[in-house]
Amino acid sequence: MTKLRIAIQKSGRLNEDSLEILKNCGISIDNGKDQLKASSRNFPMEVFYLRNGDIPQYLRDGVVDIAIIGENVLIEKGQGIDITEKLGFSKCRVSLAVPKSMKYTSVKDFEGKRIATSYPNTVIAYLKEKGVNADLHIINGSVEIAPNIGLADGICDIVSSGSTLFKNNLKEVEVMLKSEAVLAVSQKITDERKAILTKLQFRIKSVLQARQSKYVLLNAPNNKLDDILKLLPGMRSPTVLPLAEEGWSSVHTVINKDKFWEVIDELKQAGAEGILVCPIEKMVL
Ligand SMILES: Nc1ncnc2c1ncn2[C@@H]1O[C@H](COP(=O)(O)OP(=O)(O)OP(=O)(O)O)[C@@H](O)[C@H]1O
Ligand SMILES: O=P(O)(O)OC[C@H]1O[C@H](OP(=O)(O)OP(=O)(O)O)[C@H](O)[C@@H]1O
Ligand SMILES: [Mg+2]
Repeated sequence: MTKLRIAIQKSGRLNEDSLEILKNCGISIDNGKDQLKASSRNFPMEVFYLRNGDIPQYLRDGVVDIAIIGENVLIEKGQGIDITEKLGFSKCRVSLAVPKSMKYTSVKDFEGKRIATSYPNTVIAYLKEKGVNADLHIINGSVEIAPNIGLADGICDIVSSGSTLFKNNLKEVEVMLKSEAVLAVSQKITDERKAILTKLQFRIKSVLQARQSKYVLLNAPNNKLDDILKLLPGMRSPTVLPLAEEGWSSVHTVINKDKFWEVIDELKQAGAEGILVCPIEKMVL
């Protein structure tokens, strides 16, 4: 039987969320500890556990068909690999940073300076576009320490909360790109495997939509229904059902999880009571 071959990070920041999204898609993986390859019991899929940094090469070679990987890694070394879906987790940026004490005015301040980084191609492309020449010092980890030990004048690395920069007395001065986990596809994927990928994409979309949304139920006095309904954008339109108590209705709708907090006070003021907010498992539009 033909199987779709997916690469996910063996261990690290993407591993857990990658397995979780497959699980939410209803894909069960027989996962022995320390296995480098596993199969799904209920979906035509084989999972390869690989280093994040090695995945672009595997995709290019067509050794795997798809992968869950940080967009930043694809930008660094993923030429000729397509992105089909942004997955909404592992959000970060790739930035240039300098010691807090340095007076910084523009990217031109990097002219002739030494920059430590694990993302040389990204830095070179960015500085070239800005017409700046700098020396790169390529290291694989603990990049933020480089200026403190005299190895570099500045760095380029991943920033999320900014606490690693803060702890190392650095300040972020240029955001070069924003990244999140994505579903990447090899250009060598066969039509047969593409058909399996289409099924997976459908499931992933349903899971991501559901993660963005909440199911809201509330009670409303009938004479306030119009005002309350105006506050609620539904998938099509809210469902309104009569309550056992005369003069009251139950309103059901789906709402963006972030929008909900914006309207909750207005809903209460408009007369809504007994508001329930429930997670949605899958959402097919
Ligand atoms: N602090 C962070 N916050 C959010 N996302 C991050 C953060 N650090 C890294 N990421 C994202 O997670 C991905 C994996 O990071 P991680 O540090 O686990 O792996 P790695 O050491 O770069 O790769 P490898 O698997 O090759 O060892 C990064 O490529 C990036 O997209
Ligand atoms: O802005 P922050 O929230 O502090 O996150 C940024 C840090 O996170 C990543 O390192 P990670 O913890 O993955 O360690 P690693 O260098 O061993 O990969 C990245 O390389 C930064 O050092
Ligand atoms: Mg890391």
